[in-house]
Formats: sequence, C-alpha cells, structure tokens
Amino acid sequence: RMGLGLPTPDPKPEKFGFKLLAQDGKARRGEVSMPRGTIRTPAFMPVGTAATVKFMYPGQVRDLGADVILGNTYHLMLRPGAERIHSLGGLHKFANWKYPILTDSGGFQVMSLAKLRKMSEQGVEFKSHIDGVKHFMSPERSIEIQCQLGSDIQMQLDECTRLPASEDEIERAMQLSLRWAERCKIEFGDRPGQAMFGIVQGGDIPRLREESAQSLKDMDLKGYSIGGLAVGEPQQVMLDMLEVTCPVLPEDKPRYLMGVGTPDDLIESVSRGVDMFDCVMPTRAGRHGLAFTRYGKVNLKNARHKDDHRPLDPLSHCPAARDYSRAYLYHLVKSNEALGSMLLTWNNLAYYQELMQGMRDAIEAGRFEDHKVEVKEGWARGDI
Ligand SMILES: CNc1nc2c(CCc3ccc(C(F)(F)F)cc3)c3[nH]c(N)nc(=O)c3cc2[nH]1
Repeated sequence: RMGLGLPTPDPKPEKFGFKLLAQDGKARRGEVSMPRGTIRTPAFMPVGTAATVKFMYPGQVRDLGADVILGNTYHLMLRPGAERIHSLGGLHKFANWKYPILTDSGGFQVMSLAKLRKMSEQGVEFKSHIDGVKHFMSPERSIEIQCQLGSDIQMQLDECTRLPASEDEIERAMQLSLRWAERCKIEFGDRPGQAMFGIVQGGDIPRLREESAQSLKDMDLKGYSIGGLAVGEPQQVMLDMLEVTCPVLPEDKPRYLMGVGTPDDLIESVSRGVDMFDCVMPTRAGRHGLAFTRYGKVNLKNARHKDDHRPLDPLSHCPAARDYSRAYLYHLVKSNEALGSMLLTWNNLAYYQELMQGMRDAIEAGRFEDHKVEVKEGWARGDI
C-alpha cells in the first residue's frame, strides 16, 4: 500500500482520550478518541435500544454522520443475554457496527420498565418485563455485563430520582450513586481503550448537584454523565442544573447529558457546556409521523399535508427530506406503512446530525451565539 501513495490513516488511538479543540463562551468543540474511532463533539448519539437503531440500517446511521450509537444493557441482558452476545463476538460484531458504542448501566431502564423492583445498598432486584424471570443488578454486575457486550463507553450503575421529589429522597439516591460509582470504578479496573463514566445526580437541588459533581471529579474518571434530568422537569430547571453542574466538572473530560433532547434542548445545553447527547426523540417521533426540520416540526398526521407536493426540506442532503412529497409522507403515515417510519426516522436523524454539525462549525468559527439565533429563527419561521 505504501507504493500506491495512499494517505496513511491516522494511527489508531490506543487510549481513550478527550481533546478540547475550540471554545465559544461555554460552548465546547472537542473530540473523544478511542481505538474504535473518534466522536466529534458536540455529538448526538442515536439510541440503538436492542442493538439496532429502529428502521435504520447501520450503514445508513453511519452515513448520516453518527460517530457512536447507544446500546441498551437492560434489554440485551434479558434478550439475547450478555453471555450469548459475548460468545458471538461482542455487540459490535453482533450489530455490525464497528465504531464506538456507549451503553447505559441498566439502572434507569430497570426503574422505568421492569416489574417488582427492590433497591438496596447491594443493587437492584427486579423481574424481567419480558418473561418475569428474576434478576439482580449490582454495580459490579452492570460493569461485568457492559464488558461482556464490549462497549467502549460504559456507565456506572446509579439511581435516577424522578422529579419532583423530596430533598431527602434526592440526597439519599445521590449518595448511593456515589458509593456505586466507587464500586464500578474498582470493577472496571484498568482498561486503556475504554471508559467508565460517573453520573452526576442531585435532582433539582444545586447544593446536591455540586456535591455529586465534586465527589465524582475527585474520583478522576474518564468522563462524566449528567443524569437525573429529562425526567419531567421544566426545561428551565434542567438548564439551571447545567449552570450549576458544568462549572464543577473538569474542563478536560467529556460531559454527556443523558436522555436529552429536543433540538432546542440541544442548542441550549451546548451553550452551557455539554458535549454529548442521546435521545429517543428523533427515532420515536419518526415512528409517530413527526418530522424535525430546519423549519420546525411537521406533523405528517395532519390533513393539511394531503395535497402538498413539496418535500420536507429541499436544502437537506438526506433523500428522505428531499425526494418525497409531504402528501406522500402523509399517505404513508395514515396508511401505517413501514416506509413512513423508515423515511421519517431517516429524516429526523439526518436533521439531528445536521444540527450538531452546524453547532460544531459555529463553535470553531466563534459565532455560536449568532448561529443559535439563526437556527431558532428558522424554527420560528415555520414551514417553507
Ligand atoms: C429520557 N430522559 C432520560 N433518560 C435518562 C437515562 C437513560 C439514557 C439512555 C441510555 C441508553 C439508552 C439505550 F436504549 F440506547 F440503551 C436509552 C436511554 C439515564 N440513565 C442513567 N443511567 N441515569 C440517569 O440519571 C438517566 C437519566 C435520564 N433521563
């Protein structure tokens, strides 16, 4: 290959690392690098719940610019089983996604999906929502499962408090999560090419958010998730907690806001210092006939699109947005055709990646605030 004068690819980074490339106010442009690839931040990470991004081929997800996808520890440990995926060569091979995968610890999914949960200092006991079989998830077991899946970025087991909640309840769960972070760090051990993120809890109490962030910072972890948000609180409460939390976290480590969010949540959270995001919004909304575009949301269940020959967005690089009329998409959605979900999922993920690319470019150019105004004006202007 040397003789062919082909460019020699960058040497694969052996270690997990984060590089801050540019800042514009509190907005950060960076790169999270690891052996399987590099994540350009600010980044949106499509949710691949059962090792698949619903209604998308892996190659399609990649072509949209996704550098990383999420895998679901809770679902995969129940079906097909972590040991089975391990013996089949791990999650990357199983799902044919050779780039970075981030997995959640499963605690959040247990509390939102499983039946008969019992939380203790040791961990959480629960019954599978699929077949009722009893399972026990400890911090150690969660890390063991994420290692069997082979995920590049793993999450500590934590307890996410739903809001509103009492200060005592929020403090108890935050302290438990810190003790579990210590146990996960020990279980994770020394894995240079992978990372285990701590998860900041503390509900909507600034004192508890600062205490949680500071304690996790003292553990010198490779990255930090901000949990316990996007659990029903008003957007302003979420943003206020970011204002309290981000300044405490180390500048040279990535920050991942879990479960967020709408395009407006993303742009407001990036401007407060968040680097990574995940949300079921673009994929779930796509399956329910809702399109995200630069002109705002378009509900393809609405009869006003019945005779509209225009595409969703003629400026988009995504065929789903450019090559199909709203009338056709309305027809597919009303007829509950699979192609409706496929095209709207494709459009929505394309728009989310385009939104992140626009923010990355704007931060590099030092014009993030102006860009934020332009993007919001586009949403406000509405349909073309
Ligand atoms: C929607 N709001 C929200 N989602 C939250 C999540 C789940 C994030 C997640 C991860 C992986 C997947 C997968 F399906 F792709 F696997 C799906 C969702 C949280 N997760 C943990 N551990 N702590 C939290 O405190 C927390 C708070 C969260 N608020």
